[in-house]
Amino acid sequence: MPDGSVTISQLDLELRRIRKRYGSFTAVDDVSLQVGKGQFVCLLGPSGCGKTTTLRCIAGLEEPDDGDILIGGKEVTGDPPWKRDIAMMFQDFALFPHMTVAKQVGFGLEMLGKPKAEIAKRVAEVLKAFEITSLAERKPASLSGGQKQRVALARAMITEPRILLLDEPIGALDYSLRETVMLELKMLQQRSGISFIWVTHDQNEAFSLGDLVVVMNHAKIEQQGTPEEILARPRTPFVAGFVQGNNVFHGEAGTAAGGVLRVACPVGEFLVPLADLPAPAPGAAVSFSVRAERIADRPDPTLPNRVTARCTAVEFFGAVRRHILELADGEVLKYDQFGALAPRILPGQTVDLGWRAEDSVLHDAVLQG
Ligand SMILES: Nc1ncnc2c1ncn2[C@@H]1O[C@H](COP(=O)(O)OP(=O)(O)OP(=O)(O)O)[C@@H](O)[C@H]1O
Repeated sequence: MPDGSVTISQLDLELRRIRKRYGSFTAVDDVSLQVGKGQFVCLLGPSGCGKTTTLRCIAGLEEPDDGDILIGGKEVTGDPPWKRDIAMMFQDFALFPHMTVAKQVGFGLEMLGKPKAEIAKRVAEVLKAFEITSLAERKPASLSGGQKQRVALARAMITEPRILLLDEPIGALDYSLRETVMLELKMLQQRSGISFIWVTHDQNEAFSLGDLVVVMNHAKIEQQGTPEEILARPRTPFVAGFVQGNNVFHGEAGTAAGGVLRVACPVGEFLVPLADLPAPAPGAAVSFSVRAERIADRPDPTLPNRVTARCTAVEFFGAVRRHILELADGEVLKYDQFGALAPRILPGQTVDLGWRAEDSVLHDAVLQG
């Protein structure tokens, strides 16, 4: 499109106001999502927030009570899984125990009724592409976790679906393997042009892999955006609190002037830019966040946002020293210090900290319902 807008036919997936109930319990509530061609989408959120149920609705393993699902612009809401242009990969890989690797990988093509010779040719190609040719005659019980993962992926991708649905696909792998596997999967996804919808509760996975990250909580989407958008501008206190490294402050809106709001909190008054949000009514409950690395110790006297806090612990993350501090109202504040030469702050010490107005991010009061 010349103006850069996206038409429905350019979308691999569209969810329109999906709702799924189990009895009186709502597992997925009013979820809408648009996935462009070949996008890598991560559904991120705590356990029980509805990620897997959303994925199962897309797969056709659950039927939503309300809403529509479109794949490649075609309505598929009532269709069974095999009529949707999708494949699925589960955390436990769900390999067939008695089938050889070659047989498993060819299974999807067999189900589609493809001729034997064509299946054999494609299986050989895919085994080679996934570097598992030497495993062709082995059965799952004799494979390592990483090998099973490759087999499951090869089996899912051989039919070249429009969308691959992955439920915690690297959750069962050793921690040491995950980074390499993530990189491989990302490259594979980019080469294949297949959209990936990847469910995870691990924000490192979501932020390093996703073109689009969808943060869910209590059956709803709290925020969706690029990793950069979600890191830089969390829209709700939940998203800010869920993403590592944010400090969340709750307070009362004061006056707004020049696009900056005064917020009165138990530990002081702070200046917070309104950015694209309307000014809340004076006295309204509001919240904002500031990232741990945006805070400075021994702050310049001109910094408008200042607190005094007592250090309770120091953690080391490579080049970063994370300080856990206690504010006067008992709330926790995280402050990250970079560089080996920075003056040390020790547990028990009381320090002055501060940050610029523009490093505070106001949350959207409308979304806090
Ligand atoms: N078949 C079912 N019957 C009743 N409740 C269900 C059913 N399937 C899911 N739920 C409930 O729906 C909610 C959402 O479950 P879902 O599996 O989608 O969460 P999730 O975000 O994927 O969690 P996890 O990360 O733990 O897998 C949970 O409270 C779950 O107990």
